[in-house]
Amino acid sequence: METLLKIKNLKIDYAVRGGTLSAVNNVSLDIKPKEIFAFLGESGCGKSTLSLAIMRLLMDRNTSVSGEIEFKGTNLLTLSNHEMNSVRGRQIGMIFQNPLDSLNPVYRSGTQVYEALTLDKVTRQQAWSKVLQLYQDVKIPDAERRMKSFPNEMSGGMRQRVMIAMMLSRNPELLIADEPTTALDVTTEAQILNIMRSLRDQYGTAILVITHNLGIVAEIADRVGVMYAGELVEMGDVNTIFENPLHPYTKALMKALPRQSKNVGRISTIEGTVPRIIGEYNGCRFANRCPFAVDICGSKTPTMREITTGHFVSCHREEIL
Ligand SMILES: Nc1ncnc2c1ncn2[C@@H]1O[C@H](COP(=O)(O)OP(=O)(O)OP(=O)(O)O)[C@@H](O)[C@H]1O
Ligand code: NI
Repeated sequence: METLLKIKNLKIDYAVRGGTLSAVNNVSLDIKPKEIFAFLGESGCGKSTLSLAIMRLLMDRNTSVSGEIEFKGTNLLTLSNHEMNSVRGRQIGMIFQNPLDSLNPVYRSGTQVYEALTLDKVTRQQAWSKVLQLYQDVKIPDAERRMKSFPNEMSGGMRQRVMIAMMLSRNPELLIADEPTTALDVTTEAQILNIMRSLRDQYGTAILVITHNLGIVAEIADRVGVMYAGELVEMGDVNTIFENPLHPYTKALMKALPRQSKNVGRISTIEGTVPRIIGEYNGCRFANRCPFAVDICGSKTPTMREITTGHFVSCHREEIL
């Protein structure tokens, strides 16, 4: 199958006091049309940096980005701001953790979706009936009345549905969802994940979901990339990763298997924290937390290897054995 998004050797550094912080390093991956791909990782491992880079929403001032982010064959990093504006929203949509940040409190929710729709050439009537259709597609009960509600009259889950409807109104081929359910309770979270999956089936939208929650990955993803300290350490089909994790970090994550509760399945079982890598670094970034670390792990950066078809891992043990 063709590739929708192809990331090649992506490297993102932030200028910080004391040097450059390596937030994303040497990340390569492909996302196919209609696929749901999950980035999994602890806080600070570079998930949001990666998604903002795809949308070209990082501040230029203190950020350096190298590598390629190809969307349907075009390197987004080389587009002018004007060209990028037409990709944003129309071809790649994004929803965030807190929909209140993106919704305007002074306009009725339906009006905001309507406004997004009328960016294209449609009549008023077509646009309003499409708003209604979208509200129904994202399963907002009593849609006609809800279109007239203001954002602060809606629950967090309803607001996230409005955001998803707004994104869908532009009919993007890729939806990036950065921690879309973190602010929601478990039941609402399950509903939103269900909606996202059925929208993929109905609209064919590929989804890149960013999460620190293993339960969400199990629930929604086709494939998963495990991030650690800015690097992809393992990638594969969701079943492969859950049944046969190879990287010691992924293995440690799996010890906190997803259950019903929102707190179980979070990454809390590994001692220590994700290191902030300042400047050049040779070695495995996980070495100081790894129970299997040997000498080479502290001095040589491991490379990604394909162990079985589609299952990639970056660990010296896989290179030695
Ligand atoms: N604008 C910035 N300037 C400097 N450092 C930054 C900036 N934004 C993020 N960072 C740092 O880059 C690293 C990656 O941050 P990022 O927000 O991408 O992680 P994340 O995986 O999304 O974390 P979280 O789960 O907390 O959202 C962190 O060490 C963070 O402190
Ligand atoms: Ni984040």
